[in-house]
Amino acid sequence: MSKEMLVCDHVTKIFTSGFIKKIEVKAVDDVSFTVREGEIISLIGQSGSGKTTLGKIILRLIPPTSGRVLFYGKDIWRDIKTKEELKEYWRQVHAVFQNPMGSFNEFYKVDRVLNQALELIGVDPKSEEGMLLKEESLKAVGLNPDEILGKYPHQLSGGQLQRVMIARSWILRPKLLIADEAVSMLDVSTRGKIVEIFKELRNKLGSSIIFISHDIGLSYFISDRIFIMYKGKIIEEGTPQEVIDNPKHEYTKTLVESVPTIYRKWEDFLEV
Ligand SMILES: Nc1ncnc2c1ncn2[C@@H]1O[C@H](COP(=O)(O)OP(=O)(O)OP(=O)(O)O)[C@@H](O)[C@H]1O
Repeated sequence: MSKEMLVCDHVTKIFTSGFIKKIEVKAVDDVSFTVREGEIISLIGQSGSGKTTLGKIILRLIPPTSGRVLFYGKDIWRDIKTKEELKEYWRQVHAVFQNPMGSFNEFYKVDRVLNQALELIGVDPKSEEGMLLKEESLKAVGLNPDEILGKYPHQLSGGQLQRVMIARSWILRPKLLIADEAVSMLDVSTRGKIVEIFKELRNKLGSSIIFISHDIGLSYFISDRIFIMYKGKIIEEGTPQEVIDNPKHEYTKTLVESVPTIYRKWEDFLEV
């Protein structure tokens, strides 16, 4: 069995707001799970179930109220102390977010996000190695470098931009990729293709992936294991066959029934 990479150990996050009357929201409630090397897991739940908060805690963007996140045995909130250590963590644990447009600056060519990734791994973007890596990464995500390099974000489609963001991950070769609703703004066929690219990334680079989504249908095709989140808790977990074909929890049953795409064949996702 492959090695343990990430452990979430009784992670809880409580947000407090309000001046006169304190209002507490338990966004993540005592969540524990493990991600192994090369494993794709999905965190599935409706809006407000705590998926993004959990993703942010794992990315070391917001601290948990209690509990620990271990990356190869290291407590990311206790043991990462310097800026350099944090930079190194973000090289190994990388995120692709929902809105590809939001990841680009409209005034810069899209090359910039790839150049920044090259700089992070110490490669001069203008060097021959840098140029080759950019081309290789774009080809790896099914893009023609001639059609992408030198373009501004508004000249490309949402699907192309999201692929450029994945090409950036390809350059960084993260150990763990967190894809937070990374395909939800794309049309159905593009969604399927991007999910395939995530899978290829795992197969070629051996990266683990946490796929965060409200779409239990897509998670069926991508995940080794699925975790269902409801009101901050993981209420059900298992392989796609266990969770989707034989849901135990009432909420999971409703989720499965409410997604019409679930019974479509995978090929339909790619051909629509
Ligand atoms: N910074 C914050 N301050 C206060 N409450 C917050 C904050 N961030 C999230 N919450 C609350 O925590 C709960 C979980 O939110 P979260 O964004 O993690 O859910 P989600 O499942 O990712 O939803 P979505 O799919 O809409 O992003 C919600 O009730 C939300 O309102």
